[in-house]
Amino acid sequence: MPYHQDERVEIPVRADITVEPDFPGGDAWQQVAALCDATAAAVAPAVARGEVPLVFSGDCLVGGGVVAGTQRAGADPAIVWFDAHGDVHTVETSTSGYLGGMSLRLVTGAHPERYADRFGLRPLGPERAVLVNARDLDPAEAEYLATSATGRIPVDQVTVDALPPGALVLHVDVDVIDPADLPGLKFPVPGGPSADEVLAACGRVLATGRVVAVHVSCPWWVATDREQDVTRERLAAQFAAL
Ligand SMILES: NC(=[NH2+])NCCC[C@H](N)C(=O)O
Repeated sequence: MPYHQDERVEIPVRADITVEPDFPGGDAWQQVAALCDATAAAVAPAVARGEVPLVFSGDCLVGGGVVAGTQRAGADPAIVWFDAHGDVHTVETSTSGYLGGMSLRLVTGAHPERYADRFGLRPLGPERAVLVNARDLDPAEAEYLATSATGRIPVDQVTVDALPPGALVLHVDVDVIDPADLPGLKFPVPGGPSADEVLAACGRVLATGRVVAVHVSCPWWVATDREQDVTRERLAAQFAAL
């Protein structure tokens, strides 16, 4: 899913399936819905076969498409959301207008007419989402999370007891990783865990045996040197090897 919304992003993986939807035109929400619908269509058959698809994309908004795909295959997952950001804005609270900053909130039911309803996502209750290592919250996000049922934990507290029961979708925005370990991110936030710490925590989520799909969102700029490409290739391979 080599897209940051409708903009192409290079992700150095050899994919079994590359989702290349025809973008319908219209506003950004319509492009996102087309991308999510195509994602769900690619994910559902794999989940139905009992596989655990690993989806790479350029944007967190694809997360809802991955969840919808597992639902189309009969799963009823909760979501574990690794991200340096909260992604819990609404259209009303976003100060940037960046739709990706609303991704998790959309998965838990915000603006269904713009997002979930358009590709058949059944939104999750906010208590079915856990946010891991979100450390750059805008004021409205902090306010929402203070009273929301969505949980928040640091990477080192990702243990089976901290996770929701039942099936899980594992969502990782790679910007949860400290930018020193992953240069070239669109929204870098210092003070994060190392790539190894994030991979280890993801390993613990997968070790529950309850993960039905994995989404790795890669909102990064075009690599500016060979070293960045190598770092990205290695990270993608490490996710594939989990
Ligand atoms: N998943 C991300 N990269 N999110 C970045 C969000 C940045 C900021 N909170 C915003 O809404 O504009």
